Amino acid sequence: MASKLSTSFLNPFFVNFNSNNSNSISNKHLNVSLFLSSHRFTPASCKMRQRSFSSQQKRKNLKKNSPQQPPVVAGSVPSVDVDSDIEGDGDGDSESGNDLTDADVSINQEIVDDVVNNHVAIEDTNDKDLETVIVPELKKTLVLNGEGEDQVSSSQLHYLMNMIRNAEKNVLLLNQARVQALEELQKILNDKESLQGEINVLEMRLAETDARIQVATQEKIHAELLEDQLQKLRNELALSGASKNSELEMQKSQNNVLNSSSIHSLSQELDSLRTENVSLKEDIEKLKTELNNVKNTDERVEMLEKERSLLQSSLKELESKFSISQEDVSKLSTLKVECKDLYKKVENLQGLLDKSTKQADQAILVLQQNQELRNKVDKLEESLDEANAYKLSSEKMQQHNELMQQKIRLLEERLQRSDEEIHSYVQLYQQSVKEFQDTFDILKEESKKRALDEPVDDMPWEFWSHLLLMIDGWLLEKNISTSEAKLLREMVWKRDRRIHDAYMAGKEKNEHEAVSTFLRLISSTTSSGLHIIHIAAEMAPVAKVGGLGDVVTGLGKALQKRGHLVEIVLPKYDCMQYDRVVNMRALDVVLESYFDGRLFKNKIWVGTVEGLPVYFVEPLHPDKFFWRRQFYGEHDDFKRFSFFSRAALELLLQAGKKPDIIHCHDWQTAFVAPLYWDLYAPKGLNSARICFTCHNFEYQGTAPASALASCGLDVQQLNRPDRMQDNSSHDRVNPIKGAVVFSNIVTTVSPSYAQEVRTAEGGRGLHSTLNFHSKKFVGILNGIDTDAWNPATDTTLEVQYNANNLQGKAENKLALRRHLGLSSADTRQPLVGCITRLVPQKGVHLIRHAIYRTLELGGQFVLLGSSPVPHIQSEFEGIANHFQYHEHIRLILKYDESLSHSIYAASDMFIIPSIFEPCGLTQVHLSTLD
Ligand SMILES: Nc1ncnc2c1ncn2[C@@H]1O[C@H](COP(=O)(O)OP(=O)(O)O)[C@@H](O)[C@H]1O
Repeated sequence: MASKLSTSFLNPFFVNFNSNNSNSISNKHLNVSLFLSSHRFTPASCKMRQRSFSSQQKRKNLKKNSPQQPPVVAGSVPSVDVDSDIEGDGDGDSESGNDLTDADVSINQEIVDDVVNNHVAIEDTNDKDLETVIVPELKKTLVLNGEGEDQVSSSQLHYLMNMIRNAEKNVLLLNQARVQALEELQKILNDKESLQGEINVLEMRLAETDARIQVATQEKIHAELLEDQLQKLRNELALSGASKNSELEMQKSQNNVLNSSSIHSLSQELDSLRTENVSLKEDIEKLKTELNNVKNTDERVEMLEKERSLLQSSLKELESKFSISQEDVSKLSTLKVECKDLYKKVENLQGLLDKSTKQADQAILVLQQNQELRNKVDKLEESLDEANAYKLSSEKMQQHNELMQQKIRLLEERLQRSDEEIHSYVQLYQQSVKEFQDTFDILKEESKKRALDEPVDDMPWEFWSHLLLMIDGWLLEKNISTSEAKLLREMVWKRDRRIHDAYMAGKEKNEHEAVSTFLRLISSTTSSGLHIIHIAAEMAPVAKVGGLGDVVTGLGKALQKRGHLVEIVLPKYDCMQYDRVVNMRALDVVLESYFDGRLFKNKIWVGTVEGLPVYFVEPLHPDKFFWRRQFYGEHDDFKRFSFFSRAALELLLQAGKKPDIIHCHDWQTAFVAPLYWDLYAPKGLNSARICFTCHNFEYQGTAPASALASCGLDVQQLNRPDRMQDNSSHDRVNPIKGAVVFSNIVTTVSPSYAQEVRTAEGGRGLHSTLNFHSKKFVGILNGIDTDAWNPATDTTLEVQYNANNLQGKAENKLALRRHLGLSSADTRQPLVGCITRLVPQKGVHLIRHAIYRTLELGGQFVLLGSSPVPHIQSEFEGIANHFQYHEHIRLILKYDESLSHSIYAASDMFIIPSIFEPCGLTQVHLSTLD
C-alpha cells in the first residue's frame, strides 16, 4: 500500500484514483508521519487522557473510519501549518522515525484535542463526494497532459500541491489515531494490573476459606462422631437404667456424674462448635458470594485477557503500520527531495509553459491576423478579379481615351501653334505694314526736316557735346545708371542717328520724358535671356548615336526660341554628318589645352546646326582622338572625352565668354563639372552655374583613378568617397558621380527614371550618391524637336501627311518598301518597324524573336539599328545576310537619320521591347505620328 502510495505520489499522473481506500489509507499514513515529524513523542511517555469512549468503541470507530478516511477537506484542516512543515522538514525527518526521545514526547494537549476534533469532523465526510470533486478534475488534467506529454499545466501543479497537502493532513490524522490507540492500550494494561491484584487477593482469601472449610469439615465429622457416641451412650444409659437400676443408678449416678461432666463439656464444646459452625456457615456463605465474585472476576479477567490479546494484535497491527509509516516517512523525505526537484522542474516547465503560452498566444494572434489578412487578400483578390475584368474594358477605353486625348492635345497644340504662327505672321505683316507706313512717314518727315535741318553727319560738334553733357548730367543726377550712360555715350560718339532723332523728338518734352525716350534706345541692346553653353558628345543630326543627340539639339532650339543665347561645343568627329553643318569653317586661332603634363593645340571650327551656333573642337593630339570613324566604343574613351572636356572649357575661357549656364551631358562631358570648379572658375571663367544631365545611368565611364590626372584634376583630392570615387570600386573614379557632386543642378530624362535611379536596383551603384544629393536632383521629361519630327512638314519624307490625311502614310509605306526592296503586293500587309541601338537594354533577344514571329504571322519587318557590342552586331549581320533578298524582312545595320524618319512615317506597327528605358525618345517620336 505504501509502495503504491509512493509511486502515486512521485508521479501524480499515475495516481490510482479509482481506489478510494488505498488512497485514503495512504494519505492517513502520510498524515501520521508528518505529525510525528512535527511533534515527536514516544508512546510510553504519552500523557493519557480519560475519554468518554470505551476503548473498544474507539477501536471500532477507528476500524470503521480508517479505510475510508477521505483526504482532508478545506475548512476541516487542523491548525497545523502544513507549508511550514514541508519547508522545515529537513533535519526533523531524519529524527522523526524510531529515534524519538522522552524529551520530545510531551504532546501538546491542544494539538491532540484539535486532532481528535478534526478526526471526528473528518469521519463525517463522504468519500464519494470527494471523489467526484477531485477525481474528475484530475482526470481532466490527465487528459490534457496526455496530449501535452511532459508539459505540466498550472492546474496540474495546483492538484499536485493539493495532493501533497492532503497527504500531509492524512498523516496527521493517522498519527492522532495512533496516539489514541496507545492511550487506550495503556489504560487497559493498568486496568489489567489492578484486576490481577484483586484476583490475587481473592485467590488468597479463597485458599484461606478452603482451609477453613477443611477444618470445619473435620470438626463437623468430629461433632458427628461425638453425637453418635452421645446417642450410643444415651441408648446404653436407657438400657442399664431399666435393669440395673441401682447399680445402674449408682453407676448411673457415677456415670451421670461422669457423664454430666463430660456432657457438660461436650455440650459446651458442641455449643462452641455450633457457634463456630454458624460462623463457618456464614463464612461459607461469604466465601460462596466471594467465590461467585471471583467467578465474575475470572470472567472479567477472561474478557480482559481477550481484550488484551485484541489490543496486542491491534498494537501489533499499529506497530506494523507504524513501521510502514516509518518507511513512508523515509520515502516521504526522498519524495520531498524529489518533490523539490519536481517543484523546480515544474517551475521551469511553468516558465516554459508561460513562454510557450505567450508564443502560442502570439502565434494565435499572428494566425488570426493571417486569417484576417487572408480574408482581406481573398476579398481583394475577388475585387481584383472584378477590377481586372473591369480594368480590361476600362483600360482599353482609357487607352483609347488617352490616345484620343493625346491626339486632341497635339491637335490643340498644333492648332495653337499654327494660330500663334498665323497670328504672329499677321502681326508681323501688320507691323511691317505699320513700319513701312512709319518709315514712309518718317522718311517723308525727314525729307521735310532735312529740308529744314542739318543732316546728322552734318550736325555741329556742339550738338554732340551738348548731348554728352546732357547724358552726364542725367548720370550725376542719378536719372540713369552708369551702364546706361555708357551705352548712350557710345551712341553719341558714333553720332548715331537714333540718338539724334530721339533728341529731336524729345526736344520739346520735359526732362523725364526725354530720359525715357533715350533709355528706350538702349533697351533693345540689353537682353533678359541667359547665355547657355552645352558641352556635349552628341548633337542631332550631325553627331547622333541616340537620344542624347536629339535632346541637345531639341533643347538648344527650344531655349533659343525663348530668347536665350545657346551655343554648343562638340568634338569634331571625322564621322560627323558634315552636310548638315551650315557655314562650317575653321577659326584662325590655335587653342592650347593641357593634357598629360603638357599643352596640346586644338583647331576650332564653327558652323550652325539646325540654326544653333556650334563650336567643333579638333584636338591636334597624336592619338587623333576623334578620327576613329565612330563616336564611342574606343579603348581610350576616358582619355578622349576628358581631353575634350578640358579643351571645351579652355575655349570658353580663351574666348572670354561669360555664360550663365554650362550644361554638360552624360559621362563623356561629366568632367566639365569638377574641371570648372577646381581649375576654370579660379582662372576667371566663373560666371556660370553647372547643370549636368544624365541620359542613362547605365553608362558611367569609370576608370582607374590615376587616369583622372591626365586632364589636370587632382586624383588625391577627387578619389574620395564624397567626390569622384566609384561606390563599388575604390581604386576607380566615376565621372558621373563627379558631375553629381560638383554640379549645381543634376537632371535626368524623366521623373519616373529619377525615382528608379534612387533605388539600389536602378541606380547602378549611384543611388546612395543621388539620394545624398537629392535636393539638386530632378527628373525632367524629354521633349523632341517637333519641327524636325513632324510628318506634316518633314521634308525627308516621300510625302508629308498628317492625322487627317493618312493617305500620305500609305505612300510613304509604298516608297519605303520599294526603297528597301520589299514586296508591295499586299498593301494591307502590316509593316513592323524597329529603330534602335542594338544593346541588351533594348531587348535584342526580343527584337530577334519579333523578326521571325512577324514573318510567321505574315507581316513585314524593317530593322534600322547598329550595335557597339561586336557579338550582337555580328549576330544581326548574320540575320541581315540571311534575309538579304527576302521580300518581307530587311535589316539595315547602320545609323541613318533620314531613313529613320521614313521608317517612323511608313510603319503600321512599332516594336520597342526595352528592358528598361530612362525616357524613350522613340516612343515620343511615334506619338507625333498618330
Ligand atoms: N540606327 C539608327 N539610325 C537612326 N536613328 C537611330 C538609330 N538608332 C536609334 N536612332 C534614334 O536614336 C534615338 C533613340 O533614343 P531613345 O529611344 O531615347 O534611346 P537611346 O537614347 O537609349 O538610344 C531615337 O531618336 C531613334 O530614332
